[in-house]
Amino acid sequence: MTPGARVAAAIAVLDQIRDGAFAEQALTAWARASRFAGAKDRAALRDHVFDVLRCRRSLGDGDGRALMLRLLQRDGIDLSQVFTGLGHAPAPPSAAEAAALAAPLDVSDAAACDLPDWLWPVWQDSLGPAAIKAATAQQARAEVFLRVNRRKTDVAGVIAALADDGIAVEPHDSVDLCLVVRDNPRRIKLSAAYLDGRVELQDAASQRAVQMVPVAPGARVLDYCAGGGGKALAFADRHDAAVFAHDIAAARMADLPDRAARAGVAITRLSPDQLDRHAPYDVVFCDAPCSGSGTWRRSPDAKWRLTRDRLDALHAVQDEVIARSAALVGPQGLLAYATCSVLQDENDAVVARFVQAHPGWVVTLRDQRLPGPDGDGFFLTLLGRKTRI
Ligand SMILES: C[S@@+](CC[C@H](N)C(=O)[O-])C[C@H]1O[C@@H](n2cnc3c(N)ncnc32)[C@H](O)[C@@H]1O
Repeated sequence: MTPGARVAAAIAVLDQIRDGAFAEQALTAWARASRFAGAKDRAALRDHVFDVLRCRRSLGDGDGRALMLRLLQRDGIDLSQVFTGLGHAPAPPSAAEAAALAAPLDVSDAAACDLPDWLWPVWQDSLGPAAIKAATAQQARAEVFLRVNRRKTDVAGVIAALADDGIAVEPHDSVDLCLVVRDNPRRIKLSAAYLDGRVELQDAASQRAVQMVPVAPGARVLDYCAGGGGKALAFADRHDAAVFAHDIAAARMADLPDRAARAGVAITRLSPDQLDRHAPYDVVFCDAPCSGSGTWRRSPDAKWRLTRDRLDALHAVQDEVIARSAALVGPQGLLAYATCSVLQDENDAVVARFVQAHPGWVVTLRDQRLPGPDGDGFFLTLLGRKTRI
């Protein structure tokens, strides 16, 4: 596909998203209907769509065509080379579009930070002086990070193996066994090191959070909201522990046996009715469902879909999962409450309500990371029973 044809496809997909389609679904549907497109075309389309979604408001928030015109103009691309009207390329800008592109956009703080108006005061209350920095960090693409599986390799060995597959990586500045991918991230899933479980894709903030949880040899660790099982895998790679994974939506853990086999670790999946039978656990990691507000660089669609009602509904689920997780922790055990959100309502407020309702528990550690070059936004609190301390 020509650059113009890729932009035309992005315009069509963005219009579907504007009409209510989910970004991932619209991209998948486009790929299914466009068998002529190769991997590079699909990747370029995805980049266009996600680049727009991260900055939808600050680009003027119009239809797909207006947004793509603004995006390419912002990125210094010569519009006359792309909007040619030739072949499958979009038509050249009309006089009205050219005038609109020449006029500066009048944007509020919320729009400049690419957040919905209702969220901006909530965001400021949560982040204070870091509000603008954290919001604007999410206007750019996220780095790709790998976790080195110490059961199978070491950092130097895997850097060399990845280089053989044309993938350049560097050790993360502050997270042990974490690599930052500098070149060719799309080759990772085809690389020998990934396919034989020497590395796993995982954001640096998630890796850091797992590393902050003390786990004694032989401990029993439950990943209570396991999803795909990324945290469970990280615990199992790192510790000689019995690791269990549970998720209310069991289908989300469907790939976990294959991932565990690739990593060379054992993880026991538990259905809700098996949780109590295996209790108590020495560590329960509760990676609660949340707005994902620390990860909106990777899923910018979610930023625009979040509503006040949805956020309120999440608080109720968060209250429930932290309480249920705590009930599964043994007398000397640890509860870890985590979210990939930067909003206080989903983090400190949930923990404060929990501690107030369960005065036997006390916070022993609190860590909040903001999105940036070192990783996504992430919140972690460790709690123990007062009788333990
Ligand atoms: C933030 S995601 C987990 C991400 C996962 N830990 C990872 O590292 O990839 C939250 C998960 O909580 C699950 N969940 C939602 N409500 C739950 C509940 N009441 N009990 C257990 N899991 C729940 C969701 O299905 C979702 O997979």
